[in-house]
Amino acid sequence: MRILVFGAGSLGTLVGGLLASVHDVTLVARDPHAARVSAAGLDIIGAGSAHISPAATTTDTGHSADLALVTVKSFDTAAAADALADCDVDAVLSLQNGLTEETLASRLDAPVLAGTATYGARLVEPGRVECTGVGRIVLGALDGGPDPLAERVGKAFRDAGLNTLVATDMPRRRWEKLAVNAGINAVTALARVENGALAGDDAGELAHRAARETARVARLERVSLPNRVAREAVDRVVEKTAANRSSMLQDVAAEKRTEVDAINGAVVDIAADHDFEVPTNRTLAALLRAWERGAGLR
Ligand SMILES: NC(=O)C1=CN([C@@H]2O[C@H](COP(=O)(O)OP(=O)(O)OC[C@H]3O[C@@H](n4cnc5c(N)ncnc54)[C@H](O)[C@@H]3O)[C@@H](O)[C@H]2O)C=CC1
Ligand SMILES: CC(C)(CO)C(=O)C(=O)O
Repeated sequence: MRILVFGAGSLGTLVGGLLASVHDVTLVARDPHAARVSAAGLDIIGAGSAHISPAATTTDTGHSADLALVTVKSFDTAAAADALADCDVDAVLSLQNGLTEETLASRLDAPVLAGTATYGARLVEPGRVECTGVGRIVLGALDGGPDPLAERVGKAFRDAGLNTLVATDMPRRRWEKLAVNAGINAVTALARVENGALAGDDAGELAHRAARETARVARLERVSLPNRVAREAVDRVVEKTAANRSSMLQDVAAEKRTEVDAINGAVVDIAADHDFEVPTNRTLAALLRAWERGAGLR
């Protein structure tokens, strides 16, 4: 399969590098990373190690591929979609956090698959990516149901050794992940604590509240996600990733823009379409956006 990885930073470089063991992969990245991979190849370290030589470029238009894998941060999705519209791709798969697939689908003619990734990735330096955790990629049709395209992409990922599940219930899975991220990411980022600190704490109750609100909005969108399931998902992730610093905490610590707009902000926006109030998500989004403005990031 010819695969274009659009936005090869941490996650895209890891997944793209692993896919390159059997597929024809091009990383669309920024310099100096792209130049380094072109000149000397890519080192994958951490859980599993490999040296691999995918193509790498900073040019984000004019490509042709069977699949475009979108791994830019959520706030770069619209720009990525506009560049992809100038490429000839047969299918698009997002592995981003937050609700980004709708932005891609509204701007692109190619079919857009939904995906989630629990692999951990960190770009250590140009040309070197660390796999900080072997997780799983789950992908499938954006509206759910069986999908031959999703099956083909899933097989291509498994052929490259990636732990991959093709799911027929992506709407529920996306909203459950959104509920987890709406609760854990925002609260840990604002409180500057690891995920495990939420267990049995008032801050954990705040995370539950954000997740329950998200579940309610999912149901308004006709996605079956009971409050109890969202709350239990938060508890499960807090327990399993207790030592993790959430991606949003890492962004705040590094004074980088967060993905709040595609997480808590998306919950607020979609709730508003239903004339429904989500005060916890609204408060969390307002605080994070205020911090971003204060730090000159938006
Ligand atoms: N890093 C991880 O372990 C995981 C990340 N995710 C999600 O994956 C997404 C990506 O996360 P990361 O890889 O950590 O972010 P990142 O910031 O390391 O990578 C995104 C890359 O896209 C590049 N980019 C953006 N627009 C571009 C363009 N037009 N041309 C070329 N390059 C462009 C940026 O320069 C950056 O290097 C996020 O939504 C994140 O939440 C999900 C699971 C795990
Ligand atoms: C699951 C969780 C909360 C793990 O930290 C995550 O997805 C993130 O940090 O973005």
